[in-house]
Amino acid sequence: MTPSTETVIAIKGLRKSFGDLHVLRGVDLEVSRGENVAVLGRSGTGKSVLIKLMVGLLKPDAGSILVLGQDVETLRGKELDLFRQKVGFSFQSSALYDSMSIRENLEFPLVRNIRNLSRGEIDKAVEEALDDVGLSQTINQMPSELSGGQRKRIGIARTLILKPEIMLYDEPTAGLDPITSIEINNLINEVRERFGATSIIITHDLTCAKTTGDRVAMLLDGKFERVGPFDEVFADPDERIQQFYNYKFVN
Ligand SMILES: Nc1ncnc2c1ncn2[C@@H]1O[C@H](COP(=O)(O)OP(=O)(O)OP(=O)(O)O)[C@@H](O)[C@H]1O
Repeated sequence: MTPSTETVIAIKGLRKSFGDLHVLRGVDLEVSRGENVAVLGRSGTGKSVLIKLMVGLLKPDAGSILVLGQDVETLRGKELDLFRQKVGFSFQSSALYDSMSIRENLEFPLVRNIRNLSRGEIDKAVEEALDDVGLSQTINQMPSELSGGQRKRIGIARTLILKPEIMLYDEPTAGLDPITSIEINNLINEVRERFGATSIIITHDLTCAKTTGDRVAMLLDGKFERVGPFDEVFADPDERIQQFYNYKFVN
């Protein structure tokens, strides 16, 4: 799918500090509808802080974040709830409830966010979401019975069930073997193809960034210093970029 020219995420001059720790120091980024942008940066550079700012879990010190035309900072109550249905957040840990079956885990966001759904509608949505990630057979299992890769897929299904326009993936391949990582990367691309979703993929994994990102945005010293196609960004001789690249293959 070719991304459209409609801007669905517009971040300008975004700053966030915690005391003396200046994490984001003027972040700018525009993302088009249907585009996948992979955000790369070393540990502690502020990638998760950026996602939390985008969904209103943290407040910026300065700058603006427009998502789907809405100023995230001003959203409250019902407006914020509706906004969070349109912007799905897939956590690093998959965040499944261990005491609930896969079916119950998937029902949870539906029942919490959308009132008055019939039993039949809930069942259909759960079955569809599981089918979307190729795990229909796990419906009655418990999270502890699934592999790490399967749990990640269920985490993605649980986000997809609300049919979000924007997907935010936090380290989708963390802790997975290379083959399972490729399956998750493919799933991220399928989500875009099938639902036209716009995605931000936070990752340390260069293969993930290269496979899923139409563009990569490299967070360096609190700013997106380089944003563009993977090969262009990594062709840059800047030592900080080359160190990141080499570091990945040494380890
Ligand atoms: N609520 C908070 N209060 C104080 N400091 C925070 C808070 N949230 C994040 N930080 C600090 O901000 C910095 C950036 O954190 P963040 O979690 O965004 O890093 P990251 O780039 O996602 O790292 P990783 O790749 O390791 O997950 C860290 O030094 C962290 O300790």
